[in-house]
Amino acid sequence: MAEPEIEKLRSVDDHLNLVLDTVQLLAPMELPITDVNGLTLAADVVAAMPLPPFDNSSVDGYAVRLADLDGAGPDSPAELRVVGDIAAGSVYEGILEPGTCARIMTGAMVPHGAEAIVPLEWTDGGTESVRITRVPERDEHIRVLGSDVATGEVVLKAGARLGPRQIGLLAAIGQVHAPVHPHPRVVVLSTGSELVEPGAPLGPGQINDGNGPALTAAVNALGATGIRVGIIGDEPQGVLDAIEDQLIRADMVVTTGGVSVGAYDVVKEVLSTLGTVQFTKVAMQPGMPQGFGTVGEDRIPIFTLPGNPVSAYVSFELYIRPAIEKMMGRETGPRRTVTATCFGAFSSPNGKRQFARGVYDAVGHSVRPVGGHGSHLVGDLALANALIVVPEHVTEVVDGDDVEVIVLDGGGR
Ligand SMILES: Nc1nc2c(c(=O)[nH]1)N[C@H]1C(S)=C(S)[C@@H](COP(=O)(O)OP(=O)(O)OC[C@H]3O[C@@H](n4cnc5c(N)ncnc54)[C@H](O)[C@@H]3O)O[C@H]1N2
Ligand code: MOO
Repeated sequence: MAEPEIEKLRSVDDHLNLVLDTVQLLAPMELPITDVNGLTLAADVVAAMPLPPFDNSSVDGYAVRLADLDGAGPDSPAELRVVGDIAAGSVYEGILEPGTCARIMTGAMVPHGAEAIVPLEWTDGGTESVRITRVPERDEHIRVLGSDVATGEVVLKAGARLGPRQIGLLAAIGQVHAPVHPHPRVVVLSTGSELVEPGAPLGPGQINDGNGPALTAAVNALGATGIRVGIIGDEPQGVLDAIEDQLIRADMVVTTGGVSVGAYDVVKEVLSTLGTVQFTKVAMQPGMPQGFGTVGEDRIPIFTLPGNPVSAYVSFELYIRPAIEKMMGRETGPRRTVTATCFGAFSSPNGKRQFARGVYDAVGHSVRPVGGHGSHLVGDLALANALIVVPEHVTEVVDGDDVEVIVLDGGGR
């Protein structure tokens, strides 16, 4: 008997390429530095002031002139008159005269005439006069003006990812705003008349909307802004209106459900009329039915994901995550994998790339499959921390095989 013909499906790589060719880097804007965590800098930042902004002490001690300490040592301390007390934030007026010193605190401005700071530990701690038993080098314990950052220096380059350390630097140089590619606003809509808001009573045949909360969390975990609109039914005009209403505030729209071949697959029906959204079968499992294109005058990218929760989540990791990374100006591309030894056996469909759920052990470089193939298995999905990638031509994974694994949750892109 002849082999059944395998339906021609779009490859995972071709689908990702289409997505990445379509989505665009978001236009730069100036945002307050309190709102730029995780964002990408859109232009070089030049320091408008030096750091440190003035010579200051790195220790609690005494500001001294070196000539006064000639020959000082443990058995022959130098004795100096203490003429001032300089706290951080205060200034010593005048010049330090020969034979005198000033008590100085960490971060306080070094007085004119001082050439080094003697740490408290090298002295008897005197307040009227002080005995010093060790001589510092010139400039020792002085943090010199501009020695960290010079005025006019490029301190952060366009393309840098802003995190706590970079935001601290921006604040230190007095920058209130930063030019960044902003957070993509990703609107998440769940279609299906069987869906109920979690917590509300379930009628016969109804289920809780799991996809909306899951995908919104996935968007937020990337540093973009997830906007969960909630459940929209199965009525074509209602679905169309809901999508159009959201375009004003969306940089991307994500829907789940209604894209296979059923009589109520409304997303497919509605968006087919708008023209630019293609509905395809991608050679992957789960996540075969995929819709992608743009909607509205601003050509907002839209992903119409399959309703099955595992399919929707895996689709997010494979396509939406790289798309959001591109919009944010981050490095992007296919998900990276690591090689691991698979403890467990399972089958895989011929001609489709399978993304089996697994528990990855980074120390042992191994992975254990969890759950079965079913795209509804959210209990097992929640236990997983990795996707085991089984190539299209492989139909069996046997115990001890080396497999490629996408590490989820902070495993990098
Ligand atoms: N005759 C065929 N039937 C199906 C095919 C096919 O090729 N021929 N493909 C199957 C595959 S694969 C998938 S994946 C699903 C995709 O279906 P839809 O995207 O049309 O999604 P729905 O039918 O609306 O729902 C599927 C499934 O998921 C549940 N669901 C939907 N939304 C949610 C949500 N927000 N939270 C939790 N669960 C949700 C829904 O109740 C269904 O059980 O089609 C197969 N069928
Ligand atoms: O391709 Mo579907 O996403 O397996 O359930």
